[in-house]
Amino acid sequence: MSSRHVEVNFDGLVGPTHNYAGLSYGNVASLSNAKATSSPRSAAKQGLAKMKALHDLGMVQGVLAPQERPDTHALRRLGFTGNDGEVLAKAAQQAPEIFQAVCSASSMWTANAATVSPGADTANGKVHFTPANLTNKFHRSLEPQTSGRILQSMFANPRYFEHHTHLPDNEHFGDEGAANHTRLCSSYDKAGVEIFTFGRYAFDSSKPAPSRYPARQTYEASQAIARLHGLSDETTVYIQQNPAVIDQGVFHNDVIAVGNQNVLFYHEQAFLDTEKKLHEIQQKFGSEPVYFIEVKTSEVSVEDAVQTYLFNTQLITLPSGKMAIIAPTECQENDSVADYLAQLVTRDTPIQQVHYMDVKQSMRNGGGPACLRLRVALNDTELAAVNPAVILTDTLFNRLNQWVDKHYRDELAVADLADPNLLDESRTALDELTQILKLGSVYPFQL
Ligand SMILES: NCCC[C@H](NC(=O)CCC(=O)O)C(=O)O
Repeated sequence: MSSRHVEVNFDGLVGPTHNYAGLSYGNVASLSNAKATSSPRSAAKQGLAKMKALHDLGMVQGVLAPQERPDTHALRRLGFTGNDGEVLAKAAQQAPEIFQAVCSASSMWTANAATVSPGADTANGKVHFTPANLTNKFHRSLEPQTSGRILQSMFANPRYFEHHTHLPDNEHFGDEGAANHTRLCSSYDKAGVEIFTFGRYAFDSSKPAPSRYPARQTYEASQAIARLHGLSDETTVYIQQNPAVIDQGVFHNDVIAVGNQNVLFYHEQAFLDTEKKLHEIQQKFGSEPVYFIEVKTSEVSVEDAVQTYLFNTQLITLPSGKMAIIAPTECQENDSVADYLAQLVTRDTPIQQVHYMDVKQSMRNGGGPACLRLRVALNDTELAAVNPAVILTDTLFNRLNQWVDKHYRDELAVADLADPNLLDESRTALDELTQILKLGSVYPFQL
């Protein structure tokens, strides 16, 4: 019997403190929506609806739990004392920026949770996971330990899964996980080409780098991940992001390029040395041709790509073998992007369908459909070893919607973050969630 290989999307469940605090310099949406009122409940439901839509398309869909916020543990490390309520009140009053950062629900963007290399690519045949250290933004640098614990609880069997500690917490090894990592392969069971995209060289300031906005991922971090995962140089490619697009708001490569199997869909301005690098990808991919679908600036400007997240789409292979693009409704609302997608599916490429999803609550913080998911290619045996309680079914979908209705606020303004009840609400919700998803104790308040 031939075994089935699938790519599972593990979507981040939006946490109860989802808000717009304007924390991400270099991320245009985060800054332009700063201090707007959010809806944690609709954010979580939009996310769940996307998961359900992929499940209904016949995909295997997983759920990745959010993190404990506000992070009182981080505040204690920074010298705030007393009981939890006092710690929060003092921080909110004395250091509002730090306080807002420890309230962020940013773990919802699970493309930044980790880098994952499937067993077909690694030297020991195991699926490797390294949580991203996310050093460039304080609010995100609070995520890796808990991300690691949640991933270990979902992928627990050491026979199939290997977990690494996140890279040293330092800008030299700034690592943003799968958002800067693309895997191409002829089919999910075959060894693929792993493409690492980085923004700058940490140890060589003579190399190109953006001048306005930060480059979050370094070359040295990407190389460390490839070493940890036991990847071969023969099937690994490192590409530098074009610094000029980082300076226009492309803070992660998945804002300007997306790949799946034999397709790389990218903007003309995405990379440096594009021609040479595409040649290297094709050569390492092997004899079968890669579909390089390049979008010209004359078709879609970088500005429109950043506003609509045309490339932060999910490119998925349906059970039929055809590919579909899962795009945010912002793409539908922009004429040039909508026209582009309408004609793309009529062309002679594997991409045959577009599905639009409303993830506006996430988009307002700069997170599109692709930011919300972590991809893990698995064979049958590996999939059977995954904690089954995190795989979406109709029952789990309904259960999680009820859970959101019970615990989440409909509206949350930045000023509400200082409400002492929010911590209790959030912990009560997460405690129940760890039971629903059978995660065991993964949160600091449970340890
Ligand atoms: N891959 C998408 C990540 C989006 C994320 N936004 C944020 O953290 C915004 C949070 C805020 O501003 O409240 C980021 O920039 O890392």
